[in-house]
Amino acid sequence: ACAGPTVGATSGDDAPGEAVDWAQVQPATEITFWSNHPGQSQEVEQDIIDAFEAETGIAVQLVTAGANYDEVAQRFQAASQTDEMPDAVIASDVWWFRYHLNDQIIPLDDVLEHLDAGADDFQPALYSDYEYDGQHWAVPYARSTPLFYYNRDLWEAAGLPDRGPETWAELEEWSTDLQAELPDDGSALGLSTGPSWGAWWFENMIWGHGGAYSDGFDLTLDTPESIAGGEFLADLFGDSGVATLSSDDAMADFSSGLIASTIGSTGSLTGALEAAAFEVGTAYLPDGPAGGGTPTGGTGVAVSASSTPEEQLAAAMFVDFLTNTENTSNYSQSTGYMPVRTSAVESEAMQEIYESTPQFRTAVDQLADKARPQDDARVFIPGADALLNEAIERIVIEGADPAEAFGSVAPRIETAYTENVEPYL
Ligand SMILES: O=P(O)(O)OC[C@H](O)CO
Repeated sequence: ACAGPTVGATSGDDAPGEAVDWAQVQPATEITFWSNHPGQSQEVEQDIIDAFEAETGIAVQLVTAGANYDEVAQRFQAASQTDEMPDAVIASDVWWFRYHLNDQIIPLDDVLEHLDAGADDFQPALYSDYEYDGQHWAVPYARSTPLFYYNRDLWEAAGLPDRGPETWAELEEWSTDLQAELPDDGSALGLSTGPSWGAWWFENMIWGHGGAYSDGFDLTLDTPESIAGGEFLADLFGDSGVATLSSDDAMADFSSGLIASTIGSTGSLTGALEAAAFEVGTAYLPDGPAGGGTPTGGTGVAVSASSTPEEQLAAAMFVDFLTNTENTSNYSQSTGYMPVRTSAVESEAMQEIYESTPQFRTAVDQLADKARPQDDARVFIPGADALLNEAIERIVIEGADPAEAFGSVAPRIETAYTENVEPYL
């Protein structure tokens, strides 16, 4: 979970939507939802939309607003001065708070209460991620933890136990046996980097060495523990020979058998199970010498502040429907993302899935056993995720010294905080 920042008393905003008496509002008959269809979910999103229209008579236009969270966010921000705004929009872990700072979204507590949406049934660790100033600014939708994916057939051929490594050191021990079973250009572990990605999985490694990106909003990239995390990363791709960087998509390299293991979103699970010609194993992320921890991630859905109250009410009805017990279960089964409601995790439908395909359960269990709130610097400082990824790529691709790589991005993250966050807290 990445619970909202705790500094500052109020945002100083009269957030749009707060004063609306929802009982006096009639929902609009047509709204727009901007999505990047996380986990290849366009079809299931459209199915849920069709069911919503059949039940309410409200038409939802599903717009592919980008190929990933960053593209949707850039389009949403660029559209703020136009009349092309959506009514409901994808709001990922590293973007929702910026939407709030920019007054682009409304708090949802009142309208969800008016709708009797049962917000207390959202998994608390997932719903609290969107809380700031005592209000929730999105509902959880396509929510994930990173998983350790491994090729069970290769594992067996290498004589390894059918489980993920408990520690990164154990994976290094296993890598020689794995390498013997792989193609010449293969590797025991393959990873991808990029915005909204590299700085997510690296949280596990920096935490595993006792470090962190930040303590609150104070950057801690220069502590010995954080630098040790960077040095572990450098060694993983360097002298240890364990890992290689996938040029495009590590999940594709995993499915093709080029790499024996990877870190992927649980939202990639259904795709991986369908694509692989081998048995796919899923496990918690390995621990480092100082322990472990997994970030949660993925996206929520927010309601646009620029929409009329009628459109906002219809959008809130839609996000309630999109994330109700039945639909979050359907969405989870179609993608691998976690059900966002406790009632869905406990439902007969999901329990049957967990019994027949236990890989679906790994992220839910990991959430309970190992989740840790994301570092504020990554999720609440605009642009910091991309800068942290830049440092990670310099270490992995250029072989840059970790202390130097972290030091090169830290001042820019501090400036982003001073200019774009601090004045609004
Ligand atoms: O790929 P997802 O949807 O699991 O999201 C991963 C990260 O949270 C994005 O910042």
